[in-house]
Amino acid sequence: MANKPEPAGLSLRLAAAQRLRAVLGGEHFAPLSTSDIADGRDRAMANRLITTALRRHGQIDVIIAELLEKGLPARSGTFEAVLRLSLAQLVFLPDLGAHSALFLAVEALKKDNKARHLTGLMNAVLRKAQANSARYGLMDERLLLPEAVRSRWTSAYGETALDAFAEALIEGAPLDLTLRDDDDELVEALGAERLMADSVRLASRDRPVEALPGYDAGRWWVQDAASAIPARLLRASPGASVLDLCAAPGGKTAQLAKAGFEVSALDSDSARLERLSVNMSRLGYAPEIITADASSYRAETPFDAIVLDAPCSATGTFRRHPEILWHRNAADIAGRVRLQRALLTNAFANLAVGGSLIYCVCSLEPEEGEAQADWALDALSSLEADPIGTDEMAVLTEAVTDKGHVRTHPGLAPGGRNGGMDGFFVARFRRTR
Ligand SMILES: C[S@@+](CC[C@H](N)C(=O)[O-])C[C@H]1O[C@@H](n2cnc3c(N)ncnc32)[C@H](O)[C@@H]1O
Repeated sequence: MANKPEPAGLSLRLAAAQRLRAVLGGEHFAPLSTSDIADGRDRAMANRLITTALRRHGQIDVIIAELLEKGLPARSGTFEAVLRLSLAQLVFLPDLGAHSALFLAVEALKKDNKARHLTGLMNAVLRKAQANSARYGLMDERLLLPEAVRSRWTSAYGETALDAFAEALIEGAPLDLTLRDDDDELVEALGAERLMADSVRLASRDRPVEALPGYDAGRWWVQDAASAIPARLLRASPGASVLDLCAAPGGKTAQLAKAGFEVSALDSDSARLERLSVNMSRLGYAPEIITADASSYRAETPFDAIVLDAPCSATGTFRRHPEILWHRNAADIAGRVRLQRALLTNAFANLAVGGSLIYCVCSLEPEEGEAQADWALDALSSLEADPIGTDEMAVLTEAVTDKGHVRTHPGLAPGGRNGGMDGFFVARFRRTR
């Protein structure tokens, strides 16, 4: 007997459920790629379902608690992931229609030995959700951020900024590029708008990054507008030796090479350095590449300047990685703070007297940013602050703090453009002796 054909849309839903399940289990979210789902429309649909489920995670938690009084069934395979995707569709993506959410959820469970016995429960729960979807759709946006994050960030940024953060979470991040070639024709061909310096923004795109004009010729690289700020603030003259610490995959390395410095890019992760190397070849830059631990590495000759883009909680990237909001806890942040201090201390040992050092993190946690800059000035006697002036941040003067640091967050509009930017902290120091 011939096999029954698979229902349309099932395979993309299964792929989405597997990816969401991995993220719920603690993995970092990466969108499904062409190797996961070849068809562009299917892939876009699957990624839309996953990102909506992740962005609306806090609201979906509340819906699940209401629908499943006894909680989620234990050891139930893909049940939770399929349920979250279906709720994301029913409540938050009404344009996709309700029928496929219910039908494909049940079909997806039938494919899973561990969840097959739960098709009746899934059907009943989703029918109840459908009946209440209008009410669920109006759910309080404050639920979008976990309570612990909300209280940490309210004291740091205030209620109004937090409303903008919630909006940014729902909107997601536009694609920002840094231009190798500053060329109006290229900007037009990309359908981009200029943000600040050599950063441009694509509000939308209809193809993968690799298929955009100028990719193969290495005329630009992907880099959030906030992430492009720190390297520009380094004080060094063309030809200076610059050590890029924690460099992979190389966004800042490329900027430093473009600025005409003699760049050494150091990272402890050889697989990530491999990516850096591929990226640099595409762009036509040839930095020295060093595989080493930045907390103990000692150069033979000190560098004229250093950029330290320290590993951090990465909470500033929540528009692209909403799961970070739910994964990071106070212990993770404390661990990062200790590592950042070790990296900062060792960075100064590799810096020439009079040299400039940029410390930056893609974190919204003051402990990893503002407090680390204060700590460095207290603990490291050979350095002094080198405050960043508002004149150096032409179209984003509001990001310069009273102490002369730069603090960006998703509520800021670079160059007056919509779409926000990553949360970044930048401090500049000088070695005095
Ligand atoms: C925020 S990412 C760097 C992004 C990069 N600077 C860019 O602009 O593309 C942090 C990097 O720190 C590296 N890292 C973490 N711990 C390290 C250590 N002890 N020594 C050197 N690199 C480290 C990670 O491998 C990761 O590539």
